[in-house]
Amino acid sequence: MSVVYQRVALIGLGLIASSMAHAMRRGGLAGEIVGTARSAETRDIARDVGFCDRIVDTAAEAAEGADLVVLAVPVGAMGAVAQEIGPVLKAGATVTDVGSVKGAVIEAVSPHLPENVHFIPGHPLAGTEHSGPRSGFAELYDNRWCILVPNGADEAATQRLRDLWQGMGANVDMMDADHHDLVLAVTSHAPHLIAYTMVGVADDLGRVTDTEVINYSAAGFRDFTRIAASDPTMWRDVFLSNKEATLEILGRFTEELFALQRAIRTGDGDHLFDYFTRTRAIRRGIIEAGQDTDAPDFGRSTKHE
Ligand SMILES: NC(=O)c1ccc[n+]([C@@H]2O[C@H](COP(=O)([O-])OP(=O)(O)OC[C@H]3O[C@@H](n4cnc5c(N)ncnc54)[C@H](O)[C@@H]3O)[C@@H](O)[C@H]2O)c1
Ligand SMILES: O=C(O)C(=O)C[C@]1(C(=O)O)C=C[C@@H](O)C=C1
Repeated sequence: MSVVYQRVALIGLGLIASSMAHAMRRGGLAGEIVGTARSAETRDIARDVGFCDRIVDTAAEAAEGADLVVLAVPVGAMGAVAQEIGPVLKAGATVTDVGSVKGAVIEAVSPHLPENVHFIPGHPLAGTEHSGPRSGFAELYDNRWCILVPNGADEAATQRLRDLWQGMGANVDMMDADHHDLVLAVTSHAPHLIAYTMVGVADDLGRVTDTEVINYSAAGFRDFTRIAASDPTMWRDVFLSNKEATLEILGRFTEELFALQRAIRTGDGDHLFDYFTRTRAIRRGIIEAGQDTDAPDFGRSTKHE
C-alpha cells in the first residue's frame, strides 16, 4: 500500500484516533502522523505509546499544513475544535471526523470551515468499551464498515478518503446524514441505552446481590455489562445529539416491549414464538452476510430444528 496523505493530523488521541494511527502505520498510508489531545497527560501517554510521529500541544498546531485532519473527539466537542482549526487549514486539505452522529456534527463543524477545504464526515462502525490512547490497535477496522457522508463533496477528495479507510482494512459505504443517524439509532444508540438500563436495573435490584450479578451473569448479560462500560462522555454526547432518531426508535421499542409484556402476562405463547422466530432470522442474516466474525458455526446452531 502506498502513502494516501502526506501529513495526517489526529485531533483527540483516544481509541478511534490511536487505532487509525496504528492502522495507517501498518499500511504505510501516511507520510507523517501529527497528533494532539486536550490534556497534557493524554499527550504524554500518546508520546509514550509512540503511534504518532509528532505530538503537539494544540489542535491549530496539528492542523496547520496537514493534508488530512481527523476530528476524533466526543461529538459535543467537534464544533469548538473546528472553530480553532478553521483559520489555519491548508487550501485543498480534507477535514473528516469519526463521530457517532452525523447531522449534529455537520451542523456544528461546517460553519467554521473555509470554502477551500473538503469536509467529508465519516463514521467507522467499530469500537470497544475501552477509551484513551492506550486502547487502540491496528486491526480495529479490519473487515468493518466505515460510513462516509460526502454531502456533495469533491469526488476525488472523497475517493482519497475512501482509499485511506480501505487501506486501514475497512469497507466503505456512503449515505446521507439523516439516514445514517436513523440507522445508527437502531443498530447502536438505542441498544447502548438498553444495555445501560439493564445493567442499572440489576444494580438497583436489592434482592439480587452484586456477587450474584457477577457470579451468575450469563453470556447475554455479560455482553450488556461490556457495552454499559463504554465511555460516559461519548455516550452522553451521542444521545444529546441524535435526540430525534433515538427517541423515535425508543418509542417503537417501548411499544414492542409492552406487547411482549402483555403476551407473557396473558400466556400468549404464539405471539412470543412468532416474535422470536422473526428475530432469529435477523441474526442469521447477519451471520450469512459474514458480518459477525465471532459467531459460532452457523451449521451447528441449525441442527436441533
Ligand atoms: N468508542 C467507540 O466505540 C467509537 C466508535 C466509532 C466512533 N466513535 C466516535 O469517535 C470519537 C472519539 O471516540 P473515542 O472512543 O476515540 O474516545 P476516547 O475517549 O477514547 O478519546 C477521545 C479523545 O478526545 C479528547 N477530548 C475529550 N473531550 C474533549 C474536548 N471537550 N475537547 C477536545 N478534546 C476532547 C480526549 O482527550 C481524547 O483524546 C467520538 O466522537 C465517538 O462518538 C467512537
Ligand atoms: O463494540 C463496541 O463496543 C461498540 O459499541 C462499537 C460501536 C457500536 O457498534 O455500537 C459503538 C459506537 C460507534 O459509534 C460505533 C461502534
